[in-house]
Amino acid sequence: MPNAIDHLAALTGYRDRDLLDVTLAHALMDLLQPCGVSVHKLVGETGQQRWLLRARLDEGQVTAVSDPPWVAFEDLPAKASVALRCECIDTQNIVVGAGADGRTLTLFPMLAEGDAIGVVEVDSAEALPEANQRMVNSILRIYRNFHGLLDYSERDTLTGLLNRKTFDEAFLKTAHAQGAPSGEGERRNEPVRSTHWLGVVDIDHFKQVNDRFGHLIGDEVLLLVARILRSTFRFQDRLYRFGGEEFVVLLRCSNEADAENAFERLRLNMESYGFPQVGTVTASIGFTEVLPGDGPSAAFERADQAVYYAKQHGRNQVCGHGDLVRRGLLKDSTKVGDIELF
Ligand SMILES: Nc1nc2c(ncn2[C@@H]2O[C@H](COP(=O)(O)OP(=O)(O)OP(=O)(O)O)[C@@H](O)[C@H]2O)c(=O)[nH]1
Repeated sequence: MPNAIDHLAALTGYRDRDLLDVTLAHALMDLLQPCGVSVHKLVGETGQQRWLLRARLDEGQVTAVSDPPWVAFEDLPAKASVALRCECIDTQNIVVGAGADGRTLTLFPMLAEGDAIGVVEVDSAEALPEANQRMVNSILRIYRNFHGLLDYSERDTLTGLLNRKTFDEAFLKTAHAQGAPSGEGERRNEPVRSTHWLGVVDIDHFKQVNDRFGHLIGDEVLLLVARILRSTFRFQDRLYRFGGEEFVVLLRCSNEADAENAFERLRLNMESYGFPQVGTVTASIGFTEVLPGDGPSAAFERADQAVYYAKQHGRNQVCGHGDLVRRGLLKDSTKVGDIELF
């Protein structure tokens, strides 16, 4: 069946997760010739999850549609509001239900390491024959294996956050997207220039944690900090562990005050968390705006200078590079167009 093999080759040919979901939708459209295929992923913390549309293709449509990267979390449908998807994901089984205009919806769970992370919905005039259901399940198994390989190469093994290797590419995509309308502007029909912000988060006196409590407890602190990062920021924000006790956040928000508030929220969440055995652990945070044409190393360097300033002035605080420059406390080292790598 060369057609299926071609699709599998296409599916495993990309390292970009967005393209992977779009390719999956195209493959199923071609192989099953249904009225439509859509790929939905669950986003958000357990208990508050919502559905994000990753790719939808309808009959005769060439380009897949998806929710935009800046969609507001609250605007997405809540998990429980889509009963068939909920049943599919909770039972981790194929679910067949009634679609629009007498058509049939067949839902397949997308699994990753034993968890259901999303649902593929096939909208067809007739019920899908069993052979086709088996074929979809086989393709989803390959998708899952490939996803696992991507995770293995792109994620930090201790915390599950993205690793440093993937940062440059994501950063350049982000800097390129500067100026796209933000979600808030879109809702009010008045585009607001969106900005991205890069924050460097460095745990304070982490060496003392290791020295006093041992490396295993040190590792547990790193894991819990990663969890606090995930619960503090939005699902679209990108979270990295750069190694050691240094974390990096790439977030999208409309102005400096909002970025500062987000990082301050992180600082407070850390300060108020009771780390088992260790007690209180704090972090020093530096952040900077991602400028159009910015390079990853230049932006990182600015945020790192702000962290250094925070460390030198008492730790457990958030410092913005722009603010420090305006107040004459740091020299303006803005280097637009720097494309050198770390
Ligand atoms: N447990 C654990 N420790 C790590 C890991 N990676 C780096 N470290 C430790 O992190 C510590 C970093 O120490 P320093 O760079 O001196 O920084 P610090 O003690 O946090 O001091 P300040 O940053 O100045 O507040 C070192 O003791 C490293 O051994 C890891 O994966 N697990």
